Amino acid sequence: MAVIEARGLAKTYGGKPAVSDLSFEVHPGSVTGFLGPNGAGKSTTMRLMLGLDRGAGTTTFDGVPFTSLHHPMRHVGALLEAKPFHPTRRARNHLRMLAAANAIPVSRVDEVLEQLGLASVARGKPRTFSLGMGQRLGLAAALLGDPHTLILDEPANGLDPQGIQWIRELLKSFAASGRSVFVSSHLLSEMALMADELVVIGRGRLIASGPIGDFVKSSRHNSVLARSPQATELAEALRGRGAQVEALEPGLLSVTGLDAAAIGDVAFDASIRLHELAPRTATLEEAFLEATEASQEYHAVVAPVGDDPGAPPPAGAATDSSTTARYGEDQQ
Ligand SMILES: Nc1ncnc2c1ncn2[C@@H]1O[C@H](COP(=O)(O)OP(=O)(O)OP(=O)(O)O)[C@@H](O)[C@H]1O
Repeated sequence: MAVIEARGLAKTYGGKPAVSDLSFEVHPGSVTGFLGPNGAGKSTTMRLMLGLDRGAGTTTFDGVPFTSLHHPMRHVGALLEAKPFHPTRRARNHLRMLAAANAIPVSRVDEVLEQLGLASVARGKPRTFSLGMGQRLGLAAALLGDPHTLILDEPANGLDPQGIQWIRELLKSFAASGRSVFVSSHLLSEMALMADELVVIGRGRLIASGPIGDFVKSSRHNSVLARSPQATELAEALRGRGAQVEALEPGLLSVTGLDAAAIGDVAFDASIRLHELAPRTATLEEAFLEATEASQEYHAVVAPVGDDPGAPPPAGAATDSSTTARYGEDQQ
């Protein structure tokens, strides 16, 4: 049962750190989501874990580095880039070659082709494949050795909604059988549905790791809506107990820093009538945006819709008349 231990991973490109002193663990029986803004260092980390990039630090799979594993595909299945195959080698032959190199029975090739919905194009050449079909072939290769660990970089990239749902169920059942999944994705709603644990990075450094529930609970977007005909008095009493209170509309408060039970008690003690108490849990997206706010490398600047198309663009904005987003490095 593979515990992945990454210790002190680091990599610089041209003197600029891409990953810095990054350590985390991935536990069997769980899907661990790997999150970070664009350029945070997720792909670099995954390559370092598999010894595909030179850098500092170690990663072990049940105590063994990937490069020391005998027949690695039978231990760790990886999908790190879209279309990791020769464009003209037929899909089935590509998998047969990988199977032979890793002492995997050839019967497994047809099994994974079937499992990934690629049986009908087994004799097709990958250069004719769509992005999603290429991604399925990459996943077929990752699953070929029936490994106990999966490391997947954006596996849902290019998949249609059925494909995305399918991969979610696949990864959940893979983990439920006691195996380990480490998966990056920008699809936070998907991540919220499938991940048990998270590793969150920004600018190559660890921001948070642990159960997804704890990460979401730590967000300041967790709040309680309190409706009262005595909202002003209630707000004052709650502030006196250290809560942050925002008046959303007459008679309706958004409260953070106290849970619903505590708010009810404060109201009771002050003889304030309450008409409604509704806890609101932060979304993973809210918690993620909050946690990575300070470590976003690329910011999009979006001009408001309806801007005068003839007006000069704001300083630093894209000049292409059809494009309103700019990706630029900030100066932090
Ligand atoms: N081959 C390379 N040469 C130079 N710089 C690189 C190279 N690969 C990555 N980088 C830089 O390292 C940093 C981390 O990149 P990486 O691709 O690991 O981030 P990421 O989190 O996977 O991003 P994304 O979410 O956009 O895929 C970025 O600043 C990137 O520009």
